[in-house]
Amino acid sequence: MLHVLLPLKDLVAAKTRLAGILSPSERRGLMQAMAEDVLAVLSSHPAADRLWLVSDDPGAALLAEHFHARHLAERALGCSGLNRVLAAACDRIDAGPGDHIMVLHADLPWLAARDVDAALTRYAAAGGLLLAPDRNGAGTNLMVFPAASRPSFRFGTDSCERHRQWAREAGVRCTLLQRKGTARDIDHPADIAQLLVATDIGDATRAWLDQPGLRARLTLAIPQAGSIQQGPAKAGTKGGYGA
Ligand SMILES: Nc1nc2c(ncn2[C@@H]2O[C@H](COP(=O)(O)OP(=O)(O)OP(=O)(O)O)[C@@H](O)[C@H]2O)c(=O)[nH]1
Ligand SMILES: O=C(O)[C@H](O)COP(=O)(O)O
Repeated sequence: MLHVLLPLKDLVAAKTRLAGILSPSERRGLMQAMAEDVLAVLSSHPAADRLWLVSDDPGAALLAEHFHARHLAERALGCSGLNRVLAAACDRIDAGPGDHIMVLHADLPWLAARDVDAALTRYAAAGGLLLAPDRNGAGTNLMVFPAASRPSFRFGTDSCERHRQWAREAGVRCTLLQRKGTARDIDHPADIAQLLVATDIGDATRAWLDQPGLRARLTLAIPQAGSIQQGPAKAGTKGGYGA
């Protein structure tokens, strides 16, 4: 059985690195839209046997219900910080020894069923720990592992290398998956510039972008918009992810 864990920060605190170009309610709306798109892909994917939304957001229970996911409240786990919360969630979901766990982020508006297929095919062939890095190869946007061999979560700065380091230390084979759908997360204004010209993103994120006046305002506000920056996004300040 495959358990899929989607952590979602309280939406009022989401996407702080976009605070220079988006109002608090816009950031909330964007994060909610991206989460809906990722949940839509997962909830209709035949391999995702059990979908878990791990979140303390006040709307999380309803969101989970809408997408036939189970809701795991962070406060019920007795810890905080993404790394500790994910570890506690993995313990809480009652995965069997032969089960597998996928953890992925909710800010992946390009994610499609074929990306999930690719991740699972690669994982089925290689076993161990599968990691899908972000576009810079620095962050980890998706991971798959056996429930019986849970990695030490090291989200935060350079998490991809730190997850690889865990695998080396544990003697676990580690495979990297590079795909647009898993690599393109939304953290910085330059990522929004790519979103503005995208034709292949999820419906909810596209609807969010299509709010009256928003595209025009963002095109003016983001230096890269108009001359699309395909390269790495600038580094920014990340929140606390816990140990
Ligand atoms: N449940 C839970 N999810 C988290 C937490 N921190 C981050 N996440 C989720 O993990 C994923 C990756 O987080 P980030 O890309 O850093 O998103 P963010 O924290 O909204 O962005 P910034 O505020 O700009 O750092 C997203 O799905 C977040 O909602 C946390 O403490 N608890
Ligand atoms: O690897 C990480 O720490 C997560 O992917 C979050 O990174 P990000 O905030 O840069 O997306």
